[in-house]
Amino acid sequence: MTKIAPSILSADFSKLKNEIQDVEQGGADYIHVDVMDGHFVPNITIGPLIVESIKPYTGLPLDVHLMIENPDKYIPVFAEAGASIITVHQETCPHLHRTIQLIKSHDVKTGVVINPATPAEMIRDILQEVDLVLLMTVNPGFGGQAFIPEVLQKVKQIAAWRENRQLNFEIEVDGGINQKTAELCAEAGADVLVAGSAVFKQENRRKAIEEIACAAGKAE
Ligand SMILES: O=C(CO)[C@@H](O)[C@H](O)COP(=O)(O)O
Repeated sequence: MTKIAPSILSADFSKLKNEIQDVEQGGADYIHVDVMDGHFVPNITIGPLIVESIKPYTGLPLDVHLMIENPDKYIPVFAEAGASIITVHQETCPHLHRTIQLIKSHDVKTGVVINPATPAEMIRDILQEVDLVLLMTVNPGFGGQAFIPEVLQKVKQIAAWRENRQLNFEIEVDGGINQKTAELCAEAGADVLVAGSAVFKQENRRKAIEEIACAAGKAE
């Protein structure tokens, strides 16, 4: 069953607690938290204080995506704040293996992510160490962008490596996910779909989540 991870970047921040509880009751599997620093990506968003303040109000795993330079410096505070999964960009980690070990040392699940233009080969040799591989289907920085279909080939490639090497990380995709692209991603091998606008910009979040999950289910 494909999991749905609503991205709170598209939520109404003036009532974030209610927004999170709404998607939890609507059937979400993870709460996706986009952390941006204004350097690695051209936007500034959420810090550990927000993670800490939402943690008591949801039973769902907090899936924290660090779009920041020098992630090693901030992994301990995000772990302490309540992150369940911490995902770092290969592009920001010159010593990726060491960074993944740092996340593990905080008893948090580990994720690695690549941008649309980064080849899958860049993370091939770290796959045995991670719980989640995130493939960006837009250039990170903003919600509401158009899906980049060329990434589907990478989803297939990573899924094939996972099968050949008998690994069991989850494959997550993020950016421009809607009913149409959800089906394509699930077909290619994605297990977790991050959706911002397609969930939070809809009045009925349960219906939005069900429709995306149902579209993905057609491919299963
Ligand atoms: O990380 C990001 C953007 O950098 C995403 O998580 C977006 O928040 C997804 O938004 P939609 O494309 O689904 O509106």
